[in-house]
Amino acid sequence: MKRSKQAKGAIKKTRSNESLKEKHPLRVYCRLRPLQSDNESSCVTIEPPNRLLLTVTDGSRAGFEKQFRFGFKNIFDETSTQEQVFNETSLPLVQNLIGGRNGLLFTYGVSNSGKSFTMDGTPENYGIMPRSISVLFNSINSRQAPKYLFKPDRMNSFDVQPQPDALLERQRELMASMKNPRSAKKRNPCADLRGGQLSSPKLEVNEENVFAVFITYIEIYNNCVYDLLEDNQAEDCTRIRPLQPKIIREDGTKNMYVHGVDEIEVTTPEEALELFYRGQKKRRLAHTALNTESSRSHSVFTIRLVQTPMPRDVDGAGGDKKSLSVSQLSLVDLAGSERTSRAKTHGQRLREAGNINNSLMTLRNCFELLRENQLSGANKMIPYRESRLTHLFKNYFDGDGDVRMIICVNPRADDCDEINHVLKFAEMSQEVKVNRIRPVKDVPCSSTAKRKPPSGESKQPNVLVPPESNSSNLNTSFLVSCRFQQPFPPVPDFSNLVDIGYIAETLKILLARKDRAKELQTHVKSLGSSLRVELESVCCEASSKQDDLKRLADLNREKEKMIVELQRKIHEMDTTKLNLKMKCTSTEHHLWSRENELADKEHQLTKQQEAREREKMRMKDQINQKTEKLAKELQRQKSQMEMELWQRDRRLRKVKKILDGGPGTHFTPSTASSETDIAQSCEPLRPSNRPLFKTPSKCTESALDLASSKPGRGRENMAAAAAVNPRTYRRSRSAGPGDVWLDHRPPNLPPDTVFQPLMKKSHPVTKLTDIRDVNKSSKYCLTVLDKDSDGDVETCLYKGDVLPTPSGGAQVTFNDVEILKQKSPINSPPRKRASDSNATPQDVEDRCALSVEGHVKKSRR
Ligand SMILES: Nc1ncnc2c1ncn2[C@@H]1O[C@H](COP(=O)(O)OP(=O)(O)OP(=O)(O)O)[C@@H](O)[C@H]1O
Repeated sequence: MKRSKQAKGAIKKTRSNESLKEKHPLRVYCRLRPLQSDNESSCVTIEPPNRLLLTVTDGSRAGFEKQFRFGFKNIFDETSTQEQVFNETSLPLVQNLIGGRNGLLFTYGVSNSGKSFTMDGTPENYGIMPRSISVLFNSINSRQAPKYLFKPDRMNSFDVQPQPDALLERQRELMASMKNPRSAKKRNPCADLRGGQLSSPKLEVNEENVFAVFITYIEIYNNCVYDLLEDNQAEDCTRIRPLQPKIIREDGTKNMYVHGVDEIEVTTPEEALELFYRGQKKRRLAHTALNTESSRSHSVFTIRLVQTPMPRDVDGAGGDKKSLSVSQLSLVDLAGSERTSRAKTHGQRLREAGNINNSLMTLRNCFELLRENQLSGANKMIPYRESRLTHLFKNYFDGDGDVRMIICVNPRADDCDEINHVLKFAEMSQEVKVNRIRPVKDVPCSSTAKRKPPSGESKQPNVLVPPESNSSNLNTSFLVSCRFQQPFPPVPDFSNLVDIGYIAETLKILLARKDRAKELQTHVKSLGSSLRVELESVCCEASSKQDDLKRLADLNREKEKMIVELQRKIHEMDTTKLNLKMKCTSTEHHLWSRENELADKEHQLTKQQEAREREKMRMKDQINQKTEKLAKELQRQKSQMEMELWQRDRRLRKVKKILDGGPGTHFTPSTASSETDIAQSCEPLRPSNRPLFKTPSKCTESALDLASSKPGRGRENMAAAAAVNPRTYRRSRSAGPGDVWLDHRPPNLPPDTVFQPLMKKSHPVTKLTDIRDVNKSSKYCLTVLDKDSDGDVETCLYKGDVLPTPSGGAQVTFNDVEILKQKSPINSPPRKRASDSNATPQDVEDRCALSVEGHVKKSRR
């Protein structure tokens, strides 16, 4: 019978080891929660057996829809019970736990999707965690080790305590509960699993082992780890101290654990649930727009199972640390991912949401990289350390234990976008293979145990320890008697009184024994005194060690304070970093919008410039056209004027001919034919580009030449030069008597020969030496003498006012011109009386035009 059991165990072990070498994909389940009201519509449909169809609408009026399909290990619809979910997802993990294998189960989803409901449930409808505890205790109930036999060594492992120490601790606990009976009564009613009538299956356990259950409960809040079971009541019991952040460490076997958390041993499921509710009170929950009790942290409830083969000796000796097997099941209720716009979070809640989303993002990144490494054989570094969540479960993802995930979905159509993200992540996670590189530590098998408890004993919870009375009632005299080597003689037959020798012999033995007893007593006494001395020295040493310990504890406390302070600073810096990131993003956004504006403006400017260029071109064209038109018009007028001039010139020649009195020459009214003839004959003489006026100096010279030319020369010469007739000399009438004049005339202008103004007070311009003379003058007169081709003399007097300038100089404003044209007596026709009957009206007009005197133009500038 025994042998067959051993064989069975061996087969089981080989099979499990074989299965451990395989790679298992991460098992992902999906659970849909019921809709909260009839007004809500669902965006998911289950396509049996295990596919989920998600319909995403884009929210626009057009109602554009997209459909996505996701496959899972199993899908629990809205009607699924907590028991169904537990049996499928977690029961195998509890079985593994009892079999000595680690397990990790976490719920993931959007806020208000039912994660906490699935993991913890309610007192009316227990979730995975209470059910796991119930099944565990139901299974190991008869195989529990006495409490305090195993003690956490605070380095993620356990020590085996000596029986007396464990007994002492039990007694202390008993005394404390007796002293304070209220604490026992203050139990949370929700923790009463039997009241909830939870029916739990009983799993197979190794009958040769004993078990102890330890609980830890932590939360990861704002990327800091807090122990929810820490006693944070101040010593005076009046106030609550804030929880201190803990650090994550690696133990001797490279397993990650939270250092310094309270690991509390529980012997009943109620105790375990009590701890859960105790921790739950400290957990950070808050009201958001999505959930009235939204988890603001990731919670990790860990059940640790310690098992060891039953000790060989009656008194419990033989329990060895090396023979311990520790397995754990971590149940993680992740905080929900949430869009802050939808959860309507601000301030502290917003910061929490940021941290939650960051840690979930790191989890996502880790899974993605793990998958990439596994698919491509790459060896990229997985950023476990970026978040406490992934850092703590690094070992699971690296292959130590079974990992399962339940995706919780609230199938509201409003959440479809976020659900899509979650489901995509879940589908991707299924491709991650949890590679069990380290074989699961074998559960110690007690095949070597010599003693098997009697069948009736299995009903008792404490199977490891014999009844305390057994050890405490050990009779020392009996022990002492065991050391007498000389046995009593066989008991004689007392009916035969002849055997007196027996009495003597017995007496002798008794005396010897008495001596021996005395001897032993002395020996014991001496041993006792030496033991006392030794004990005293040990006590001394212990007290000094205790002092050392105290000192070290103080030091440790200070260090821990420092660590806390540093963590706080890191936390602050993280927050600052986050804020800066947000600022940076908003600034970038601002910059981007400004750049866009600038580009718009530049575009507008370019357009305007182009329009202006086009307008300019159009105007240029117009100007060119007008210029051309004007030039043509000018040209036309010029030619017309030239024609008029030429005609006048021709008429003059005709007159000249008449005056010359050549034979047969007489003035006839012009006819078309005779005019043409004269025009033809005079054509070579027609002036081309002849200036109307010469510069004053030139004019003056030519006038002087004329003046100096002597009479009596040939008629031809006289006709060519202008003649000044001193008799026709006229005075200008316009020189006011009271004005001081600046007289500007050609230097060698002969006096009394030309038309000159009479200036009483004048300064000749050529003799000016002082600027004050200019400033004293009020009038200016420029005299210009000119002659034309016919020898006529034209005298122009340009008059103006002398005005002072702001810089102290003077300027002239011309306002009058007097012109005298004196016809050459040589070229002039003989004077005709008005009664001359031969004079034609045309002739009179011509003559009048040739002798003009007076104010031609009066202009003011
Ligand atoms: N399957 C379900 N059946 C009935 N009620 C459910 C179910 N799932 C969730 N609920 C209810 O929905 C509400 C919100 O659920 P829960 O608090 O578990 O969401 P959560 O995902 O944990 O949210 P958060 O991430 O914000 O903490 C609770 O009142 C819960 O009782």
